[in-house]
Amino acid sequence: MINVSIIGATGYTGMELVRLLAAHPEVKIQQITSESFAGREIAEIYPHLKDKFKMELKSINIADITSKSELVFTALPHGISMEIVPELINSGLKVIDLSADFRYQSQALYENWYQQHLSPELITEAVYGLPEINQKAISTARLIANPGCYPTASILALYPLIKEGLISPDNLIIDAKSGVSGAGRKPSQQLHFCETAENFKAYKVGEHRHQSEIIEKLVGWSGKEVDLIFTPHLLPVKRGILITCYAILEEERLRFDLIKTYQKFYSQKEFIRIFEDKELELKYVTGSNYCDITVKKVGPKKVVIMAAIDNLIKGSAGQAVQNLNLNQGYPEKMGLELTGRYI
Ligand SMILES: NC(=O)C1=CN([C@@H]2O[C@H](COP(=O)(O)OP(=O)(O)OC[C@H]3O[C@@H](n4cnc5c(N)ncnc54)[C@H](OP(=O)(O)O)[C@@H]3O)[C@@H](O)[C@H]2O)C=CC1
Ligand SMILES: CC(=O)N[C@@H](CCC(=O)OP(=O)(O)O)C(=O)O
Repeated sequence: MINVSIIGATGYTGMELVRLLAAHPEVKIQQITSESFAGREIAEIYPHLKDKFKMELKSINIADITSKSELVFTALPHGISMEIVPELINSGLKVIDLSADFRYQSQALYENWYQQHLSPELITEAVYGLPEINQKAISTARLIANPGCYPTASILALYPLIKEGLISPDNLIIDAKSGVSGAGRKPSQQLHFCETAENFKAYKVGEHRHQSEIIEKLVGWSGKEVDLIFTPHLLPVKRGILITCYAILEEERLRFDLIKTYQKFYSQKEFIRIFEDKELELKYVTGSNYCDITVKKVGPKKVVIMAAIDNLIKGSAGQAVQNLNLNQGYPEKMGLELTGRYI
């Protein structure tokens, strides 16, 4: 049994962490925080938790959190996490951070895409929490940097074929679509119902910060020169990410070989499902921790690889629980045996 706290429990990822961890047989939630709603019951803010989980939200008090917890989830905006995480680590706690603050191995790259780093001493120690590829490092880490939602789907889709040398790593296109909850709960004009419903748009074309996260990890793990175009789009749905990647085969291959490569690469992986003969849909994954993947050949040397996840589960809170399980030696699926909702 482990005592945990959740800092930033009122955001969408924090809310999902509360829901998942409240039902986790090896977890006791000790404290949940919010600056805006301190002093109020979480079920007042999120009534779906009524009679399921009762706890008052507290303002962040590191000494109090430290005295009650062994591990803390930080579900805070970028820039805020790195102000808080060092104190937690220095107090002897483990941290799973959902922001981008500790995802990069290169401080310069982080600072190029985000802002000046306030705790660079932790950058090299932090372990990128993508369990299907980095399990060994996750199992002993003090600080786990949970990946971004788009990078989770993109890296899981592309890495096996890059690693096996089957596709050209420097000629990739990722066409990505996300539901609106990917932007968090804080309201803004662009996320207003009338701006998103019955609409569909691309944004930050060629300049989305996740492009650099995807490239850093693919280069770091494969040792190859990776170049790609990443184009995100906003779907008029609440949850889910579906990405379509376009790649060129290094030499002609049967589709069967490509499918087999994925099946072999992910053979022991609980949350990867390879679809052999079906195109993907968000409704197969929303509500679950699965990442669905399929690959199709178009012509002799072109391939289309697709991946789908729920951004709030495999793309954030579920993946964070998966990281907790691996770090604590619990079964990887514990607390995550969720089937998608379909509708
Ligand atoms: N949404 C998604 O699909 C994904 C999000 N992420 C990342 O996870 C993190 C959380 O995202 P999400 O839950 O969507 O964000 P939200 O905007 O929904 O929630 C943010 C949370 O942070 C708290 N917070 C905001 N500012 C401060 C501050 N200055 N000090 C203390 N607490 C603060 C808020 O608390 P309150 O206002 O109550 O005080 C709230 O609980 C972000 O870094 C995000 O990029 C990662 C993958 C996917
Ligand atoms: C729809 C939408 O706005 N999505 C967010 C990505 C959210 C996410 O997973 O990423 P981070 O943890 O890196 O914020 C965006 O494009 O910025």
